[in-house]
Amino acid sequence: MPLPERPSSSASAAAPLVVAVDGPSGSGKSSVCRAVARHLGTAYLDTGAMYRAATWSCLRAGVDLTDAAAVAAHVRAVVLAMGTDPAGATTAVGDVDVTDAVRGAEVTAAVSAVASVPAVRADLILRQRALIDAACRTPQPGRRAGVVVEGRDITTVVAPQAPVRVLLTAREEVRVARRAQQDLGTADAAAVASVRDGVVQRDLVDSRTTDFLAAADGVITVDSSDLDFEGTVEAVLAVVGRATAVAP
Ligand SMILES: Nc1ncnc2c1ncn2[C@@H]1O[C@H](COP(=O)(O)OP(=O)(O)O)[C@@H](O)[C@H]1O
Ligand SMILES: Nc1ccn([C@H]2C[C@H](O)[C@@H](COP(=O)(O)OP(=O)(O)O)O2)c(=O)n1
Repeated sequence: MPLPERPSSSASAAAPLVVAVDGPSGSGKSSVCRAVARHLGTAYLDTGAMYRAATWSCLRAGVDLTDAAAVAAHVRAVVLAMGTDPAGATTAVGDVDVTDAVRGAEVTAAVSAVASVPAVRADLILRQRALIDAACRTPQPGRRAGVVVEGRDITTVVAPQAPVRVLLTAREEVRVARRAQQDLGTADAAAVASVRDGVVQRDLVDSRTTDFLAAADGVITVDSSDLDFEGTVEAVLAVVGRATAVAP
């Protein structure tokens, strides 16, 4: 069933809405959160793209990724611009559009090292909070105040006070098959084998930095393993609806 866009005429009247979503690789965070934001009429923020952009910049500058101080100093000076329109979210480093480049294999292989540097996290978390604040205070024309923001530590660290907090998850074999289909256009055995490490190993490494495998207190788990894409969007919207329902 196609999900309607939220009418923009009532957009400005609504209170700011922050929907925080965490989850492992391939659980559907980016695609589902984009659709949820479109439906709600809010902005959309992909915090993983921020870590990826920081990594892209380190790689381009030849920064030694094993030198945490050098990585943190480089990232501190990176000018990041996040476009938060869910219909076409963009990422720029300075005046270079890196929206597509940050999805490449080189960045994917290196991003966990950059994201594990505490000073990098402190820096990007401040920027993420500022972007969330801006989406709540000064929404784009026709948009509802608020944001659907996704990553690994949004429900626990970046926006633990968000009125809606979701852990989006799915069984490992389902997530690996989705990534194979997305990256290689097929989820046959060879494709699944070739992407498995990129999903499972990265989650293992990332889970030493952030806790996105279990729902923190008050965080609602949505397991998308046996749901199709639209069913998952509806399940997240149902959580939003319950969390924001006005008591009679
Ligand atoms: N519930 C679902 N059912 C089927 N495919 C899905 C579902 N959720 C997401 N996908 C697809 O799986 C792939 C990975 O989703 P993505 O949003 O990139 O995940 P994440 O951001 O968590 O890594 C995408 O191609 C997406 O369209
Ligand atoms: N809030 C966040 C978001 C992402 N990260 C890290 C962990 C991930 O390996 C990278 C890239 O995140 P991204 O959400 O783009 O990863 P996917 O490939 O979509 O699973 O950034 C993080 O440490 N904290």
